[in-house]
Parts: sequence; structure tokens; C-alpha cells
Amino acid sequence: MTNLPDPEEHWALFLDVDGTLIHIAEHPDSVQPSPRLGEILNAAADAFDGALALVSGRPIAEIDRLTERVAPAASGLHGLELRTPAGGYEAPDHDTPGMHTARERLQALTDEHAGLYLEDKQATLALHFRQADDTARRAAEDTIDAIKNDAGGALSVLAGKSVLELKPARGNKGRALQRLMSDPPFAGRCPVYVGDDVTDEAAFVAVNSLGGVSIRVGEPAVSAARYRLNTVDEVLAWLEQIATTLNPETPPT
Ligand SMILES: O=P(O)(O)OC[C@H]1O[C@H](O[C@H]2O[C@H](CO)[C@@H](O)[C@H](O)[C@H]2O)[C@H](O)[C@@H](O)[C@@H]1O
Repeated sequence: MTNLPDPEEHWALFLDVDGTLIHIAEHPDSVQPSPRLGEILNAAADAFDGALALVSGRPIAEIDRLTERVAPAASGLHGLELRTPAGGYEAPDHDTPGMHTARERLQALTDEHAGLYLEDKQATLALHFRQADDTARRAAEDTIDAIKNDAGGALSVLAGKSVLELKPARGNKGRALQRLMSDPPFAGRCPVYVGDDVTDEAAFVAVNSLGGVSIRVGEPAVSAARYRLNTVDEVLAWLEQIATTLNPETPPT
């Protein structure tokens, strides 16, 4: 574990999901969260008076399924979908120009190349190539580029871990974090963001601009994050450790 700052009671935790709280798997549907994940997140939320939000490229329904719905606050679809701790809900736009045609073109591409998988999240489309050969991967890159160009600025592309994701151009994880930071129990706290991926960089920048703590998970990488944890297991151990430090009555998990 690298030298992280000591936890402070006035922190607010923002946690990415895949690659941060849950190990990366071969397929989006085959991830296996730690059986202790819910317990660990509950203890961390208690330590910061409920100021804990989950922030993911997955839809909020999927975040809830994978985490036993521990977090009242969540942002899904790379910042396009938001649930506030008070129960407010901001839905993503399902009718972005170019998305319908994109879906048809990407479906045709996955029919053609066995190793490609299209994860249709309605408001965004994730084209996975973890199991694809070089030919399929190049076809994926070319097709995504062409779709983006044809959409004339309405769509943007996020290049995640073995995935290219088409999304409406507006909205990102950084904006979702700033939005959540404006309401209780987050307002007035110091934001701490933990993420593992290029798709988390906007949140690292937002946290840094608010004087917070940005932590990237994984191998050293060019990143706006100022601290690093090596693995998902280190993240879970660190969360347990800060919960126990701030709340010594927390029973060991
Ligand atoms: O923002 P995150 O919570 O990090 O989510 C990012 C994407 O995660 C998922 O894809 C990634 O994880 C899969 C399971 O480990 C892996 O098979 C895939 O290669 C990764 O890209 C998820 O399927 C996407 O919807 C998220 O956007």
C-alpha cells in the first residue's frame, strides 16, 4: 500500500466499482464481488456519517445488485445517471441522436466477430473486446470511430479496460461528484475518490480542484490521481482500516 493520508472524519468517499471494489473478470456478467463487500462498505459509510457514494460506468441498478444496495447515493453510466441520498433520481437521456444507428451498427459488428460483446445499457453502449482477436479489435476501433464522427459531436467515446464505450457527449463522473458534493451529507466535506481507470480521470480532476484526495488503483499510470493503491484487495483492506480507525467500535469484518 502506498503512503496515503491519514483518514479524517470530514472525508466523503466516492468509490468506483469495477477494478476498484470488484476484481476485473473476463465478462461483465461473471464478476464475483467479495462476500464481505456489503459489510465493508457499510462500515465505511458509518465512519463518514453516510457520506459514501458509488460511481460507475454500470447503471445504478447493476451497482445496487453487485453491492447489496448499500449506498443511498450513486451515479451510474459514467455520470449520466444520479441518485441522491435524499432519494432524488436523475435519469439518463435514452434518445441521444445517433445512438439508435450506433446500436444497429455495433450489433452487426458483434454478429460478425465472435470475440466481441455489446453491453447495451440503453443510454450508453459498451463494446467489449477482452475476448477478441486483433482483427476484431481493429474492426471495433474503426467502427466506433466512424460512429462517433457520423454523430457530429453528439456522442463521445470512453476507452476503458478492453472496452470502448459510446455515450452522450455531456456528463462524466467528475460532474456527478460535484453534483453530489452540493448536498448533505457530502456538502462541506473533503472528497476522496478511488478509481482504477481512464474513465475515472474526470473525477480525479474534480476532486483535486476541490482540495480532496485522488487515488488510482493498479499499476503506475499517467493520471491526475495523487495517490495509488495496487489492487482491489488493497482497496478493501484500506476501507476496513479507515473504518476501524475512525470508528473503533466497528466489529472486525
Ligand atoms: O466505472 P466502473 O465501475 O469501473 O465500470 C467500468 C465498466 O466496467 C465493466 O467493464 C469492465 O469490467 C468487466 C468485468 O470485470 C470486464 O470484463 C471489462 O473488460 C471491463 O471493461 C462494465 O461491464 C462496464 O459497463 C463499465 O462501464
